[in-house]
Amino acid sequence: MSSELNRAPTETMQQKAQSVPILDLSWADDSTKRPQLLAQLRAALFDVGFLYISNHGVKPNTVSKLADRLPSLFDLPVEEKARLGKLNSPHFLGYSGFAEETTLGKQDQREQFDFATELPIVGREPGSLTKGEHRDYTQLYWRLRGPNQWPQEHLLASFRTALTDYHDAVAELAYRFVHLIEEAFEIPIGTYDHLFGAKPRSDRDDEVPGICADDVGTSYLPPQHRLKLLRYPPSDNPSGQGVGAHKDSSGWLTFLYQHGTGPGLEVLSTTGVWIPAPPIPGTFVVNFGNAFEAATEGAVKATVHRVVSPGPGDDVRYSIPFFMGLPLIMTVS
Ligand SMILES: O=C(O)CCC(=O)C(=O)O
Ligand SMILES: [Fe+2]
Repeated sequence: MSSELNRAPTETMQQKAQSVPILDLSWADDSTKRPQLLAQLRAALFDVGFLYISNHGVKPNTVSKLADRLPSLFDLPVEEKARLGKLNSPHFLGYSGFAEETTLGKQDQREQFDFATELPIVGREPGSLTKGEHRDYTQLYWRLRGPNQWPQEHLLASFRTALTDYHDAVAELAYRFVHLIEEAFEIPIGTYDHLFGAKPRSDRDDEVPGICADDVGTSYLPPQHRLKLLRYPPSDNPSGQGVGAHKDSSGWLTFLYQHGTGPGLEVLSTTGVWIPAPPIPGTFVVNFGNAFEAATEGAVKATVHRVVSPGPGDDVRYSIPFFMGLPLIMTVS
């Protein structure tokens, strides 16, 4: 696959921002190509804020085992979907019905299941803090951590295994990709590891100034990554809002898998033009959340994007964004 979409050397910065580049991650393993990959990554980070990655190491079978189950997942009986309703979960995990969510005051024409890293509950009721405990687990945000609501195995065989394998494979890709970003930024590889459950930097010899451990001086809890499984049905309205223009607010980086061939995803360029980012087989789309923009002091933008609904007669669109989580107690400062 070509490393970048038609980029001639004479193009201006403005023209560059009109296309979403494709980066071939297998170049990371080739010492002659690695510098070029890092240069492409820097340009993608700073000029566009969106990119495709190919040869990313997630096995096609891991993706298809989950993606092929999406139609059956959304075809579960209404009673099962109601049982899995997000309102039943203090962790905001589970099913939300068609057009139950809004962006920019308009209904999003999509149906979704929210899943996350399977975790035990840590949140506590107010007033139940145990003496000597390091963290205040009565803070409301701790409620986000908890177990998923899984469809019953006899209604959707092997779904839990498929989702767990997909989660683990994309999480591993995400950690590798962050290392590549660190290299592109020319900061020590592993600078951000402590955010993802590795040893705090302050325990290491190669301490990086400005990066600290968490509030209690120990490592953060293992992260919670969140995934959405999305279904966008065809709409009679040619510019139907699948999901309205937004930046990804939760998470550090987003890895988006687009199933099928239909277009829909659009990215707002620096010049205010909507650029299509259609599915490309074998790729993920990568973009950056608000936290990443804050951490880079705005050098890397959390780029605005949206999904236009499929038109009448088009196929249903399915997609799976994976939002790489950050420690809940992290603050902008
Ligand atoms: O479905 C898509 O392709 C994108 C979804 C998205 O941007 C989101 O849920 O944040
Ligand atoms: Fe998004």
